Amino acid sequence: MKFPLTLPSPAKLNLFLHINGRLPNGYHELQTVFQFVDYGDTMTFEPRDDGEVILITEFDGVAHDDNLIVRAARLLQQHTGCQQGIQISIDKILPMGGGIGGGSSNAATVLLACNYIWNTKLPLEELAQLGLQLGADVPVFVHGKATFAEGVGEKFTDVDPEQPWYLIVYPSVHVNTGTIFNHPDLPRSTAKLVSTDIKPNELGNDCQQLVAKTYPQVEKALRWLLEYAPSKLTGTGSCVFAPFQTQQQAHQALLDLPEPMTGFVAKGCNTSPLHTALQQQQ
Ligand SMILES: C[C@@](CO)(OP(=O)(O)O)[C@H](O)COP(=O)(O)OP(=O)(O)OC[C@H]1O[C@@H](n2ccc(N)nc2=O)[C@H](O)[C@@H]1O
Ligand SMILES: Nc1ncnc2c1ncn2[C@@H]1O[C@H](COP(=O)(O)OP(=O)(O)O)[C@@H](O)[C@H]1O
Repeated sequence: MKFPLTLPSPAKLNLFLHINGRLPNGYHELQTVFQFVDYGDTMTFEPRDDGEVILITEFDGVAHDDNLIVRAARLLQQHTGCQQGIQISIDKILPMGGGIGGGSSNAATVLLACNYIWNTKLPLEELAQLGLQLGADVPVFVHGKATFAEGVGEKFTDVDPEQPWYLIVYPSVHVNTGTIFNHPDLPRSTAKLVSTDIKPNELGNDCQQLVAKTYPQVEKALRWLLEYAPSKLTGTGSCVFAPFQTQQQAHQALLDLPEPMTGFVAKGCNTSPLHTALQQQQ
């Protein structure tokens, strides 16, 4: 093994998102298709002999010990009794609170990287189960395959949707997932799909209307993107995305993007770039 080990921490999209009900613990039952994109943060890892978990990169507004990166490494240490430590740095390019799962992806990259470096040998399913303690989206990033997810997002049936080029727009506003899920106006009773043989393009995001109403910046981004291609909110937002036939068409639209919105072009991937990179290591 060569150090530092560098691995990607990709973003995800929810190609559609239905809310089917609310559980007694307040969490929501969802149906969604997750797909990865070939764009995200880059993380580097070096083992430490002293058992310490150290994140060198500073985050605005997230204390070191609260960072999902640090929490994920400590959780794996506790779960396995591993005495080794890790030093981590990150080139953070994914916007926080954008519905593209940056924090959850970082946590999953840490779980897989540390499991490999420390040789703790937990199977993916056990790592995914462990990751659920950190956030509802962590298991899908550990799982690493495009999937139809149910429950609170942890029951998976893998699917193979088209892998187009996307333009993903960040409306420069942070949406708090909890605020949207606790809002009285959120629709919560979409009928459950009984088959996974679906066309995600034809299905919507149940959070979209409420998020667009609550955050005018999101509404503006959706209106702008709709001029180019069918557009949708991912997760609880704030990012919106649209598929394009070619990379060039997506780039062309990005050139017209009005400030303060920012955006990026990325390709849909049915295998996470993290898993592809780890396979090349092993
Ligand atoms: C709905 C999704 C779809 O991808 O939205 P995004 O966060 O990606 O936008 C996710 O599953 C979100 O996952 P994640 O962002 O990890 O959420 P968590 O930290 O676990 O939960 C934040 C809060 O959202 C609410 N929550 C979350 C997930 C869920 N299935 N039902 C909920 O009601 C709860 O109030 C919870 O306290
Ligand atoms: N490593 C991390 N990267 C991003 N956010 C983090 C991280 N650790 C903790 N957080 C917290 O998690 C929140 C949600 O982040 P993120 O996963 O990027 O958004 P979303 O779930 O909307 O895609 C952030 O606002 C931040 O407070």
